[in-house]
Amino acid sequence: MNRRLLEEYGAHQARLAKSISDAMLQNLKLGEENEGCLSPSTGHLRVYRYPRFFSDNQPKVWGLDAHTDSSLVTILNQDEVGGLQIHSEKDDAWIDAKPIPNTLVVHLGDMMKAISNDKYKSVKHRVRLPRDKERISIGYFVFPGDDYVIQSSNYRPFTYSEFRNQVQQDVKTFGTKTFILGKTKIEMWTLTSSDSQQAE
Ligand SMILES: O=C(O)CCC(=O)C(=O)O
Ligand SMILES: [Fe+2]
Repeated sequence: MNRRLLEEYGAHQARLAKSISDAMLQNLKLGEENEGCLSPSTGHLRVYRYPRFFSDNQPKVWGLDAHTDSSLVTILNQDEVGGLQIHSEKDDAWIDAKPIPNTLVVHLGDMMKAISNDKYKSVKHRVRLPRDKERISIGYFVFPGDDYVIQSSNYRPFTYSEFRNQVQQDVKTFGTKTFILGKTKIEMWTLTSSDSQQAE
């Protein structure tokens, strides 16, 4: 893939991600207090190639396990092969995000969920490869700066780097990210009465 093209593409995605996140936070009237929560220098592109898979006894193969993105916003460009699925909590079902030509998919990440006081969700998604087809996708991910303190009425103040370390530890211990997704570690991050007393 051409590096210069990717850089140009990344610059467009950066502008788009900033507009989307500003608009979403302003919509909740959270714009001003979260000015600067998106750190452009954290933005990066990831190009995925899911190779073709041949197996007679396995009609489908997992491309990427179910997860939420840790980002503030992710902008995804998938090719026409498809395979991205979004989890519907309401029905506990996986819904195909069918590729639409010239259309990008926007995932809100865990940081947007926390900053928006859980008004916006970081929705679980996964990739399930269609048989015998190679798939390419390009994701743009952007985060708060490492030292930006995320203030939320539902969680105690934390920085993205704290969150990232916690996730790494959780993955080692539990094999999965438990913050926000699961119940196990939620107490660590939700406001406790002693936290709120300290804050006063
Ligand atoms: O390849 C895709 O469509 C999804 C990639 C993804 O979910 C991720 O990198 O977080
Ligand atoms: Fe993802």
